[in-house]
Amino acid sequence: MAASSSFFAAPIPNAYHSSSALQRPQLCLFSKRFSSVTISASSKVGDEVSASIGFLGLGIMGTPMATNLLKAGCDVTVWNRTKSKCDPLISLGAKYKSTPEEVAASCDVTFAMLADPESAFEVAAGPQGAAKGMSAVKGYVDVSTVDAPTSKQIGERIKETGAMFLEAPVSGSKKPAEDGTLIFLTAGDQPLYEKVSPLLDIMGKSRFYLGDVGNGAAMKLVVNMIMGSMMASFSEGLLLCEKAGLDPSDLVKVVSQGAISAPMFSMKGPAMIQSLYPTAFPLKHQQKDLRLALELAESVSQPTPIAAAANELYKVAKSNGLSDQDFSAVIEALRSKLGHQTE
Ligand SMILES: NC(=O)C1=CN([C@@H]2O[C@H](COP(=O)(O)OP(=O)(O)OC[C@H]3O[C@@H](n4cnc5c(N)ncnc54)[C@H](OP(=O)(O)O)[C@@H]3O)[C@@H](O)[C@H]2O)C=CC1
Ligand SMILES: O=CC(=O)O
Repeated sequence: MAASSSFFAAPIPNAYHSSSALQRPQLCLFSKRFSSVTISASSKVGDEVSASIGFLGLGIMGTPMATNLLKAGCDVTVWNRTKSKCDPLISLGAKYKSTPEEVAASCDVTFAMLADPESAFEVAAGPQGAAKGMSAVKGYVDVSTVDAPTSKQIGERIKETGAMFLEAPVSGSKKPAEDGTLIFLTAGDQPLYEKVSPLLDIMGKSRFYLGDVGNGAAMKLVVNMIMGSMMASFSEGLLLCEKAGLDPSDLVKVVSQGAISAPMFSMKGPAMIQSLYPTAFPLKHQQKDLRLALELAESVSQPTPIAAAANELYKVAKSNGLSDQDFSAVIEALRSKLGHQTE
């Protein structure tokens, strides 16, 4: 890899890094001639990185993340199972390869943003998976939301090739992905974390380094377990308002003023009242995250009755055809008779 050795050697000063507006990473130079980018990041001002970047998985999240890398001038090669989703990126200057293996073989660092543990493993370690194209001095960064055991398996397959591995699931939805304000929850090879930090800073506003592989995955599941329960509780509140003769719009305003305010309630509440669920975070993924969080809780004997109840609601919503709607559509599981059904 054409990265300077100092890029791998620097210690991590803090587990948490936040990019303020003044500190946002800036692309200083893009040289097509040398097929490289020079990136100056907040934490490593002046460092130069030359890297070709692979991006596997161009769904709701992968597309804007890869787009931001391209717009910052990075040399990006893309792959997606459904090839047509690569076209907008190709029109912005991305290269295309027809398998994850070929992407990994042609890039220094490859990011993957896949739907679930099964697809993340398949793309990383399947017959034409990225591991087949990896070798020493390359890196693989899995930003999908998966469980810790799957992440460890992916990490093992990648590291068998001599390459480095970082798990880096993100908190933040479609809009933060578009705005480059995601929160990265990383764990794994520290030198790779250092290497890709300027790239994470293009796609996100903050990053945490949490140690061994599995810790980032677990932290992401805890966060999304809380989020799923919050949305289910908020849904109950909106419907209780309606039944009690109160205006649910007033609830959204009241909640926004106090200690339980959350951007999610203000952003999604008005649409939920109109039964509109434009998809930012698909409901099927929220249910997947609750299921995986419950497995995590089980593995450490931690009771999570609120999350277990919320999970049942998301399952009802899924079985009623709402998988691809936004996760706020879970409110539909509480309307009328739906709440009494199970999968
Ligand atoms: N949306 C959100 O707000 C957030 C999502 N996440 C997490 O990020 C990940 C991606 O989410 P998102 O972009 O919303 O999901 P999407 O459903 O929009 O995209 C999923 C991606 O995975 C690919 N994929 C699915 N199954 C397979 C398979 N068997 N083999 C190869 N590729 C496959 C899809 O390819 P194809 O196009 O061919 O279907 C697509 O590229 C998930 O783990 C999710 O939990 C994390 C934070 C926020
Ligand atoms: O995983 C979803 C998110 O909004 O974060």
